[in-house]
Amino acid sequence: MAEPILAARGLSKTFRAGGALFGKPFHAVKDVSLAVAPGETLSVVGESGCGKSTLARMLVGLETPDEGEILFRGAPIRRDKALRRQVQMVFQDPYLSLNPRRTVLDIIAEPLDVHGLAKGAARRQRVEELLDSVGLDPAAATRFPHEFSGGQRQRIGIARALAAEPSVLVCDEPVSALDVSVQAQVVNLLIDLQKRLEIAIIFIAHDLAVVRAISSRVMVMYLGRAVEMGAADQVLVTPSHPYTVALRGSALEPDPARARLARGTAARGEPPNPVDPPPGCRFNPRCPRATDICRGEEPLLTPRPGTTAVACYHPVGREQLVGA
Ligand SMILES: Nc1ncnc2c1ncn2[C@@H]1O[C@H](COP(=O)(O)OP(=O)(O)OP(=O)(O)O)[C@@H](O)[C@H]1O
Repeated sequence: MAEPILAARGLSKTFRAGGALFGKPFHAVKDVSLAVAPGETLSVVGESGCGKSTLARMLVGLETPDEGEILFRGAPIRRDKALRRQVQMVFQDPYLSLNPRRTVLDIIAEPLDVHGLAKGAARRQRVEELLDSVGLDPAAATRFPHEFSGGQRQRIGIARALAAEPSVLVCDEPVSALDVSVQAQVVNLLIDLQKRLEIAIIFIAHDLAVVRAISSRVMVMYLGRAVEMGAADQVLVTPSHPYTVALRGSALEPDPARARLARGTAARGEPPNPVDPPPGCRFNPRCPRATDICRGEEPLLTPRPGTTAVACYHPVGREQLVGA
């Protein structure tokens, strides 16, 4: 991998259950490390509640980690405005994330104003360039968010994130609130922008089918932990963690053997509850491959030459899939 532009080491975040002052503390994110290089997309996938958004919010400085550190070009990132400008976020819901009372011009120019990047005619010109770069008519600058469709609003959100000329975009489920028909258009826009601008993208999603087109590498999270990480083709096509196989199964699975294993895995146990994780491997109550060691000790994410890093005592190999 090329020199990372953004890296995280051992990030953890604890919340209290239900957000209550005396609620039971639990790990929303536990000991997660990652790195992303310019021009690369790292996708983070997993079911709702596994900690993806909390991880994203820590990476952009909206949430403070309890443990671990975030490095930008190898140096610890602080709440420093100039550095923070380099890591921008695209939010999930383009209906909620754009202020309805402000024009598109003022929404997109906000980072220009905050960072003092352009004023007057130059400010207007830059916003028009940004609108053009996300496939919108520059004349849209005078209009308000409610005049646009969901896909167009997400393009406005992307233009706003790009206004600060970031090196890294953290996209938190940027297409999951959109109609399926426009999801691919927004993903293609991000791919195109990434090629043109050489930015690094961290792409959060719960749907493996969506990440296929955009990912260089994929990290799979389960109950706050990274359970599998590797090249996109390996994680998405020949996954090793039984949980990744199950996640793939919820998308259309063409391979009958994998489909059987995925169905067997997905059907087991209760949906995960991060407040009360099981002892040992957090996935063990739902895993058809679990043995005593899985119920007793938590496996660590372990790199394996030539394939994905996986936190599993019994990773799935090709031979098992064939016989599954
Ligand atoms: N501010 C908070 N206070 C208390 N609990 C929180 C807070 N933010 C998140 N959580 C909890 O932390 C866990 C992880 O949430 P997070 O939003 O990071 O997951 P996610 O994978 O992004 O899920 P989703 O796709 O539903 O957004 C969840 O159980 C959630 O309820």
